[in-house]
Amino acid sequence: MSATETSLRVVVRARPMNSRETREGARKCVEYYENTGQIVINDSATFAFDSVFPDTVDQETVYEKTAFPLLDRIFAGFNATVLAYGQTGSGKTYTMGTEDNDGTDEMRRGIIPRLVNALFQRIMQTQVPESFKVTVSMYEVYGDNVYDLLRPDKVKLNVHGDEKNCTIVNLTAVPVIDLKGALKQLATGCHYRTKAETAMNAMSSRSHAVFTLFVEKTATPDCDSAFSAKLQLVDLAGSERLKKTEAEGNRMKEGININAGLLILSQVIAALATKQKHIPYRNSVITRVLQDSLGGNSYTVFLACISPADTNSQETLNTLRYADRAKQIKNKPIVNKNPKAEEIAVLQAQIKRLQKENGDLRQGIAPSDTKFNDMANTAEILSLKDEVARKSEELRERAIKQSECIVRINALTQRNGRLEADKTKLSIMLSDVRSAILNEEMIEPSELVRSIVQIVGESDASTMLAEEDQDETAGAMGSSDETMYDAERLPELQAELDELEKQLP
Ligand SMILES: Nc1ncnc2c1ncn2[C@@H]1O[C@H](COP(=O)(O)OP(=O)(O)OP(=O)(O)O)[C@@H](O)[C@H]1O
Repeated sequence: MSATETSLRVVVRARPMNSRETREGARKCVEYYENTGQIVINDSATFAFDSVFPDTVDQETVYEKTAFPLLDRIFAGFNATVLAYGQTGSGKTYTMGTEDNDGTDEMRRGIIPRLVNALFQRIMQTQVPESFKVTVSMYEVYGDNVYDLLRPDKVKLNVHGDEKNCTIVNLTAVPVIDLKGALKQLATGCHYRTKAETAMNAMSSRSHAVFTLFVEKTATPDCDSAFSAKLQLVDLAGSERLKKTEAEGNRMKEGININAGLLILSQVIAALATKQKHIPYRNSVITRVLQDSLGGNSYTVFLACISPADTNSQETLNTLRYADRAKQIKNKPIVNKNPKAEEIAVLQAQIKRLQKENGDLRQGIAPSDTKFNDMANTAEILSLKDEVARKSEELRERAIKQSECIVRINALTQRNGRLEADKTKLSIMLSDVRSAILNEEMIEPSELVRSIVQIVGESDASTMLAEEDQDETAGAMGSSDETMYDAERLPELQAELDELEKQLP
């Protein structure tokens, strides 16, 4: 299935000044222009984002303008991610809702509980809520390791994968049926997440935490097709200046590790933004697990959290630069479903069920399915069989057309190669003739014309052969730009030949 490129949505949220900043006599150094999404720092640097949220904006507004629109994507079968980035103490955990709370404090409620609530409400509004299955998982990346946060022993997990895919092996996935169940798992994960007090934040997250909801929808005969979608909610550890956090010992080691992971993340963002061939995802675990969300198959919102205080202006400027680069990243989300296979599976299931009912009827057994009375068994089975056969035939024909196209593309590629070789030969000959004329050397015209005619003759022959190939597959492809290109080459070669003849003495 082809995918359309889409840019990351980038939003910036400022938290209010905290008591430390007020105590230090800090002043606000950021101005916001909500209508245009612009933000000015230190009266000098201006940035523009999809949205900016000044320190007065509440949790609900931030949720509605950032995460809520992703729900439609999820229900259309796409993957989605919200990724919170920012300096330590800038409000990532608060905004994401990756906190140890039961979600009852309405004002403080962050993105995760609000989004999970809306997800289950939406499921309940569908025709067949039972056709949805939701599972959650939560892990942290601490140092360069991944730990399962839904297990009390916080087991260390292996990450497998290549350039394209990344899987966390044996990650706990808990089925949940409502908001309460999901929040219970979130609370467990938050409880086991590594946190510690630093001079910058009394409850600083020392790891990157990823809360994931897997939504699976199975097809039912009476409603639309199946899909699966993954919703990743990422609360990164904060970048920090070790001097400011006054970190020592373990805290200092953690800080160094956090900064190292975030540095590689910035390199990945820079490489994606400048469309480099090699993206250094594999250089750290956090970039490996986020591969899908950055430059991959996901609708992603990059949420940059900042402090408004001038005492943190350098960190804020860095965050805004980071976010500005993230705007250049393009993802290619694709729907995680195969509608044709899905339809065939549904029809086959119906045939099986109807065949069984038919067999039961012949033996005088009443069918247990209450839908029985609505169905004209035999006729329906036959029409369903026809439908399956028709769809299989359609798929087979498409496969044949595809292979015909491949054959023709190969033929055209070969032919273009031959024409290029002819062109090179004629150019060499032309330059030989030019230098002969310049050097006033004798040229045997008949010899020269013979060589040229030979080249053009070979070209004609190979063109005819290639055209025979083309005729065989023309029905499958119709005309194409390559065909036009090839057809125009012969007159061009003829013109080169005429030109050569004119230059002869
Ligand atoms: N928008 C806000 N309104 C009110 N309080 C906020 C806001 N944002 C953050 N806070 C408060 O600021 C403090 C630091 O926030 P938080 O823990 O979310 O920062 P963080 O970026 O996750 O930090 P770290 O990277 O160190 O984990 C918390 O006490 C939090 O309640």
